Amino acid sequence: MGWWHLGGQLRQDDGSSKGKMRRGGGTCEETVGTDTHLPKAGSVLRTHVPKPVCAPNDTHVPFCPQGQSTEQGLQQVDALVAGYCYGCLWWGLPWLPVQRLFHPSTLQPLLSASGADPAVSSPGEGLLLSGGQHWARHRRLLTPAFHRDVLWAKWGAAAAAAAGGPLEMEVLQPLSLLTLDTLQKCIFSHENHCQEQPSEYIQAILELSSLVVRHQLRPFLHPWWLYRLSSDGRRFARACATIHAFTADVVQHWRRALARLGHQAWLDSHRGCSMDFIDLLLLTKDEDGHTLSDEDIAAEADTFMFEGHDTTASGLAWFFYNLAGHPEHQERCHREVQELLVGRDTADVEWEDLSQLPFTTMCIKESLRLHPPVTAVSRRCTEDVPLRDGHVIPKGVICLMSIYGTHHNPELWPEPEVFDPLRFSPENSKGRSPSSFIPFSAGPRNCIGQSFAMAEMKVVVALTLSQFVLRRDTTRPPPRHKPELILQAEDGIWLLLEPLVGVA
Ligand code: HEM
Repeated sequence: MGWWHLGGQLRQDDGSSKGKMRRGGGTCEETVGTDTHLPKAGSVLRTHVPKPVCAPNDTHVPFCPQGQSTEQGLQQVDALVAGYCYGCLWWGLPWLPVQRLFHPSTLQPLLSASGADPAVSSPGEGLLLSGGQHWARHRRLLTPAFHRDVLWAKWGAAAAAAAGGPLEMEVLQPLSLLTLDTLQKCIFSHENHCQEQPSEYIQAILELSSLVVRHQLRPFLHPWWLYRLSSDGRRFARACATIHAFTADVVQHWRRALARLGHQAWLDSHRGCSMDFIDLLLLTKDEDGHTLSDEDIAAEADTFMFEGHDTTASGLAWFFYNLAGHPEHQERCHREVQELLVGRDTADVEWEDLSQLPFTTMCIKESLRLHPPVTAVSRRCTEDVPLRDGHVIPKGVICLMSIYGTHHNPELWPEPEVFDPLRFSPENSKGRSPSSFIPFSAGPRNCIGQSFAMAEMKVVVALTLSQFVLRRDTTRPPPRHKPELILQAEDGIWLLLEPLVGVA
């Protein structure tokens, strides 16, 4: 049976079709799509004879409890990848085929599709949930807000707070507050100090994150009309109202300030210092001179708060866990950080310093490979998608682009379970397909906050390693993965933080 056989829909491409994809999820469908380049090259998929994993007489993986948000679920992905190195068809439900993809050659046509599907989406939706022209325009307008100059300036204090915890600590939760604090400062110019006392707004974001996960796990509550009636649904509505009220207030505050001062005086008042995200959104104009509405600005700001905190916190927490288990790599990172910070105040990390941490950056990348915060992203094909070997993913099929599976694919990463930062050395990276490493996804619909996230991680890591040695707590069992919306750990990630000798 063919690898791409899908309920009789396996098709050989005649080389003329174009691919468009639509992102599915919740009540909003996100669209991505444009031409995918046409596959002509040899038989990439056909050469692979998949071994059956769940079904002895079938190359398809039948309906089985894969996709569980548990450690076991991820182990099953490892087993699938070992058997089907390009991907496999998986039955999410007996009537719902899902194409799981694990390899650059199958991921590339989907990743490179653009997000400009002509389908409409409503104003007031953030980037993540929007599609069509709305998404394309906002993505264009927002990209400068993530320019590196905007990111810096405000993080030192927040990062230092992460290093001030007790010696034995669960790191996921404080890191989540740290990333929220950082985002709130960078997005809203808002000093909240939520690490000491979470505000109502921060509580609401945290509540929303856990409610979204719970909602995902309860299919019977998926219809929104039903969910709204449930107690979770009512809590969801209350949390949304709190968040929207806060954001609308901040946007209006700055809008009034801008109107009072005027554009030029506003720009002058920011000369010499970095602008906040919200400043940029207020000032930004497209080529026709149109600005973003308050509703749009609020939606984007909320999206960044929501998207940017748990992802970065997960990346950091697993990084610390990996480093704690590899003292030899940690030692090298310590040396790098100490050389960088020698003779200065530890809180004083400059933007230019971030490129002076090559080994630490390799360790961060290796940790994002081994423990990608977002384990998969999905796309629904709105047109047939031709693959390089001539096979076609038919229109309408949902594809699960498995970031975890790709990062654990032994065809791409020998001994994938081993933490080896040298995989990312310049010489070892030569010739590797960029789509083998996709923690931030890739293509036009990739993560807009990735340089923000990488820079934030480097700062937090540098400041933490300048003060502490990290050790695993051997009295505790290893953390069990909990791959919900974001890769978490069942009982958190516990580490010992030992102050470095000579550091006050
Ligand atoms: C380690 C940290 C992060 C990881 C691993 C990560 C990962 C991702 C991934 C995989 C996607 C693609 C989702 C999809 O295609 O369905 C994405 C999209 C996105 N991310 Fe991130 N992210 C991180 C941090 C951030 C931060 C800090 C922000 C904002 C401050 C952010 C904002 C966004 C937004 C707005 C999108 C949607 C982009 C679009 O659809 O055009 N992310 N992220």
